Amino acid sequence: MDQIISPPALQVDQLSHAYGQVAALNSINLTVGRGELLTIVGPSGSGKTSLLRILAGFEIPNRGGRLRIGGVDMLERPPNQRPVATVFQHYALFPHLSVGKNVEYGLLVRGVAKAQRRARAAEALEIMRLPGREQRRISELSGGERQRVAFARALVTDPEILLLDEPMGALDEPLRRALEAEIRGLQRKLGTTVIQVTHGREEALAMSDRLVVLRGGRVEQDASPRTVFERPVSRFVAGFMGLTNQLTGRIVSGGSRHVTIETGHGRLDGQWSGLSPAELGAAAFLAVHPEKLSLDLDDACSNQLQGRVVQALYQGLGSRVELETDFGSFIVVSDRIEPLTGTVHRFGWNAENCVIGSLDADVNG
Ligand SMILES: Nc1ncnc2c1ncn2[C@@H]1O[C@H](COP(=O)(O)OP(=O)(O)OP(=O)(O)O)[C@@H](O)[C@H]1O
Repeated sequence: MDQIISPPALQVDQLSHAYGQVAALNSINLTVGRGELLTIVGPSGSGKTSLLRILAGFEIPNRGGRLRIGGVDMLERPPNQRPVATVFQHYALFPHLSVGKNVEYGLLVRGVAKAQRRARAAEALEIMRLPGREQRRISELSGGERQRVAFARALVTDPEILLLDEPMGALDEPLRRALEAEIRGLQRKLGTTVIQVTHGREEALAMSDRLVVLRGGRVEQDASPRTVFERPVSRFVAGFMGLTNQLTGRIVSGGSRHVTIETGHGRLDGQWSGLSPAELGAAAFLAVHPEKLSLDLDDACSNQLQGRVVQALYQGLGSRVELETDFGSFIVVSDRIEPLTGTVHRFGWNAENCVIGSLDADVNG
């Protein structure tokens, strides 16, 4: 018997969009498997919201491209005829309607009969742990409860893809954490495909099956959270993932894992992040996270630099120390007592804790 292969939840091909002269998306290619949780990250203006709005049908791409959900072309369809539901940061609930009416809304516009609307809304509220709240006014709910209503309203239409636009952005930290874990659990249980936009790096790393890093309307990296964090394709992605201490050099000992660069102020080692082996003589960047640096440490660190303290700030669990070096400014997060401004210190890190990548990969830069 022939094997039937079902199409992916989402296929985006060569999608481009501009607002007047401003190019927002540039030839985006993206495939999302069924049941996957994909997170789109990128700096402000990189095109995250535009992409989400195009998927939902609120924006029509005007520079070409193709968009299929479950193998079906979607670009001709208005938002309410697409099998997607969106949860926004600011809930987008109707304040004058009751909780029940808000949740039923997506079914109402799809022409579902009243009795069925009621039953499905009750079920969705149950899933979101708000049972029996149908008669409450939106104004009588807390922020966290409002966001649960927004999720219930999205889930009630049984969407093939749930689009989340910074859905936790307006909630405080503990509530956000709790709701994130709950949404992740729910997504796994229901098998819903989720595409979310977030500014929270930790949230993106913890929640996602895959990360897409956008830069200037292009996909800069599309990989698992671990790969994006540990093997960023470019200096930009490394910086975006928090590996903000960076310097450049030339590869003097190559390979596919352990690499050494010559910096002009000595040699430094790291883990190669490129897909193809490092080439001798090629220009490369080295990037390391502030948490991976140690101040005034033993000689065990394979990479060591010296710097003068510019600023040291107490941060509770440790201090954030800025040092001026031959390579520019470095930030060290240290659990030691803050050093005095102007004093000179050695600091270091192990090769396993830093990445070295090709400068040629800075394609969009
Ligand atoms: N309605 C609009 N009219 C004109 N330009 C727009 C409009 N919406 C977005 N843009 C521009 O398109 C580009 C992409 O914007 P978009 O909102 O998609 O980015 P984003 O990554 O979601 O940013 P943020 O993180 O700040 O929300 C930016 O240059 C932005 O200024």
